[in-house]
Amino acid sequence: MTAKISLRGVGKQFVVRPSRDQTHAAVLDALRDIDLDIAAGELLTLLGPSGSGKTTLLDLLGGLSTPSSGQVLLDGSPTTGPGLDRGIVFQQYALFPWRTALANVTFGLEQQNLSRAARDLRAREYLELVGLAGFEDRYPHELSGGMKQRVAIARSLAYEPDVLLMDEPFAALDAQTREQLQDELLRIWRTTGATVVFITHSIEEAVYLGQRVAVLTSRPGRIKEVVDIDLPGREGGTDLRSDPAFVAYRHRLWQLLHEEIARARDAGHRRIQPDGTEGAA
Ligand SMILES: Nc1ncnc2c1ncn2[C@@H]1O[C@H](COP(=O)(O)OP(=O)(O)OP(=O)(O)O)[C@@H](O)[C@H]1O
Repeated sequence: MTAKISLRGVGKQFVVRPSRDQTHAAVLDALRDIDLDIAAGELLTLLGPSGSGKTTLLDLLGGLSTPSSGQVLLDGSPTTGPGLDRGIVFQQYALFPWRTALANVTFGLEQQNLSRAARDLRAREYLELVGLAGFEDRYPHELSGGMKQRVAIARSLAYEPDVLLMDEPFAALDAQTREQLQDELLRIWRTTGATVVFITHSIEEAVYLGQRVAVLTSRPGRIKEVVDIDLPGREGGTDLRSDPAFVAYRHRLWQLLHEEIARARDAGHRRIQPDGTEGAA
């Protein structure tokens, strides 16, 4: 496997401000010993309980923060910060309200050495790819939530990144729009050949989209298991979610996730001490 992204023993700690009854700042272990290879052109979904470090991991991949230990490698080289080779799509659309859909998409291209006409052409292409041809001149307030998220995806795709990092991009959408955008994402992924890392809270979404699903443990997040998803009927427009194989994967992931949720609940009586250790409350 050619690894596009490799995580080698990655850990991330945060210094947390002391609360009123504490005298020293505490250290919070968000991620610990993460080893994971993501192949070029793979679509990997990342599932984990709340607070397990999914966003922290995506920030590391995006170069928005640096690991406290270990290394994040992109094409074999350590990442040194954000780059146009990685596009990020967040849950909230993060569009500029004063710019049209087209101008939101061209924004990312303005640092590139492209003429205005070439930028507009590229932006139109990607708006069409996400199904928004004809909406170029609309402002964000004139678009539905699903359409805004499509613009955000088009903006990330427009500078043709090798890697697309998506942090619960469909979580705020209604169920129907969400399913539609899942299919659109699969189509775009096949068209562009990008490597996609997709965070979700939804087991169903993780199975539907992922070629593999990486499950994180509760905090500190580690890789609990990586499940290969082999669903032959994916391309066929069938009701894949009712397929027995799909249901079996969903159940397996439900078990893995619920073990972790129970573990976090059982540890709920513990708290972080000022020296960073965990002890009884
Ligand atoms: N900048 C920060 N400073 C201090 N603690 C942080 C910071 N960012 C994240 N954390 C803590 O790190 C842990 C992991 O957070 P993160 O947001 O990555 O989890 P998550 O799995 O994405 O959660 P959710 O599913 O709820 O979005 C949490 O306990 C969080 O409070």
